[in-house]
Amino acid sequence: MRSNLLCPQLTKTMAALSLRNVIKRYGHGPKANQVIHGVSAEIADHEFIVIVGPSGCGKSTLLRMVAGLEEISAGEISIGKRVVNNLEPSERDIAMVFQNYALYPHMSVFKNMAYGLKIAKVPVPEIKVRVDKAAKILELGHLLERKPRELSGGQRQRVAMGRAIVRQPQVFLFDEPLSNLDAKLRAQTRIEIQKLHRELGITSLFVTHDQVEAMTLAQRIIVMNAGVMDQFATPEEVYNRPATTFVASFIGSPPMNLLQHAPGVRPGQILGIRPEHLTLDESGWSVQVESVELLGAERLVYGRIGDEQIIMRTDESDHPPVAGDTVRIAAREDKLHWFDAGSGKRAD
Ligand SMILES: Nc1ncnc2c1ncn2[C@@H]1O[C@H](COP(=O)(O)OP(=O)(O)OP(=O)(O)O)[C@@H](O)[C@H]1O
Repeated sequence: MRSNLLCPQLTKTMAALSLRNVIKRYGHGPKANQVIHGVSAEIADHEFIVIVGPSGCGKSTLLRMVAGLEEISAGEISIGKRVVNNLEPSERDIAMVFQNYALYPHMSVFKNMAYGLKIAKVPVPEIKVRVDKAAKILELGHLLERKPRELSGGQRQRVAMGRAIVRQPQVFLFDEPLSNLDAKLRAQTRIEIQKLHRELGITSLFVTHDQVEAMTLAQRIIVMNAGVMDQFATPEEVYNRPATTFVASFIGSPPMNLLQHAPGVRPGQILGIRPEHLTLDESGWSVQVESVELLGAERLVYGRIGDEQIIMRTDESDHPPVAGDTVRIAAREDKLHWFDAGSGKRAD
């Protein structure tokens, strides 16, 4: 195990997290609605995992089952060596950070961070040591006497994280903790969370619908699609070798082009090409340009090949295409992705 030189008081044995064929149904009998369809994932000790997917795909449900806030309909969840299916949230040795950080308004920052420990009857001197250490890591030391209303949104979110840290959990669970912050604060807090993970190394599960958050924070990403885990891989792998057309179109902005009728694509196949892997090329496909967006150094060219839309990202600035042009576009041969049109699964 990695030792922690910075804050020995905040570390202890951490844990791997294991999901085995986890299923969730809401309701019973014929009216039951299955929303998680057998998810299995082995998460190593110290790993930072992001669960990403669109609204309603089951991200929060999965996290809440790990936390013990939702019952598991079938399958098994272990934290460390313990199967936790039937343990109460308080017995699971996890700490959760939510989107709405729900601080106690009448308590100081110190008391907010100390509250859980006080309830757990941790001795007062130890509470002080733990809170001071957490405050130091989160740069909250000078704010300990303030009330939540005297803090910025980002500072409040850091207090919420502090409250989780002082508990010294085996696993951190984050449920969209950044979604109430503005873009700049989100970026800053992302960096703080990365720093926190480097310093404490606590196994973490982080839920978001934001692919940028997923790509920048995760050591590995779980991409959820309608209750199914479509891919569990590093950010590079998810981007460079998406396992399904869903992953291909969810990760990356603008999304990967998915073509079924372009020349060279056989029935039953889907050809995937990222917009940055298309170039103007006299030997390429003929594309009618519909609109062009200038992004600064680059342009996004929106066009059509027959009835299919195609997006190209280009830094061509001498003779950039304009709406109404017909241009020829080719893809980099080594950057093609092939999918099965029936299953949507990667086929190369
Ligand atoms: N208590 C419940 N009873 C019945 N169905 C539920 C319940 N909670 C969630 N669901 C359903 O389960 C599915 C997954 O919901 P969940 O909240 O996990 O999605 P999510 O990916 O976290 O979405 P979001 O990003 O919008 O929070 C949805 O179809 C939702 O309607």
